[in-house]
Amino acid sequence: MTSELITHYFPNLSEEQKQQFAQLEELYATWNAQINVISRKDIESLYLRHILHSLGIAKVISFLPGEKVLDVGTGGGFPGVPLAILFPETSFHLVDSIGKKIKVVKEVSKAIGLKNLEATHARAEQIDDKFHFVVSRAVTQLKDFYPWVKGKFEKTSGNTLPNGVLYLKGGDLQQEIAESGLKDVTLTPLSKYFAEDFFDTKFVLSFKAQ
Ligand SMILES: C[S@@+](CC[C@H](N)C(=O)[O-])C[C@H]1O[C@@H](n2cnc3c(N)ncnc32)[C@H](O)[C@@H]1O
Repeated sequence: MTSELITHYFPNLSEEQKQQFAQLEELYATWNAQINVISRKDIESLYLRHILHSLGIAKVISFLPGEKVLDVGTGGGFPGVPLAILFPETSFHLVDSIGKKIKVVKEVSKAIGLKNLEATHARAEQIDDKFHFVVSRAVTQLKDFYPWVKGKFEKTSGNTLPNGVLYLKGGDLQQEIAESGLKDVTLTPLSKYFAEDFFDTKFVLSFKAQ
């Protein structure tokens, strides 16, 4: 699977964005050989299981120029790196509690010339800044996750969606949502946007800051 998969589902990419996506294959292969940020099995399906999957969030929301987005527990840069390529006028702050993963994110970001991405080795709870949106994939249960970011939202945004969280999440979501006590959580199936039943984690879970 190549970066043409991304162009297929996002046909309006600029030449620069196409180049940036195309560069990721070699960059991740090289870095992953030194610092394991993606499982060996998954690196072969980087464009499908990591990049396209991350961009599922972009089917639910279009981030606006000037908006600030926090990616909590980004690991090797997912969903933050693909989203930063897709929305070059939006600022992305990627955090992870494991320093070597952030090193890979910084190197990949530098190599493809991303100007709108900052990566920090920290626990999400330690980040002292405000954001319009929080994104994440596969980090922890909602009831534990939301308290980390609850106090980090800007009050206003011009976006059609209210400020809040967009989380690529698997597991028993109904039970997890009930246990979290969060209100008005929307589950958007990725199969609505991507023809095949591609992913293990099949939903974007979204809710406004509360
Ligand atoms: C399963 S990995 C997912 C990585 C990435 N989001 C992805 O989908 O490929 C979970 C990541 O969350 C990070 N993490 C866990 N708790 C965290 C916290 N409180 N703050 C920042 N990162 C955290 C871990 O270090 C790990 O890299």
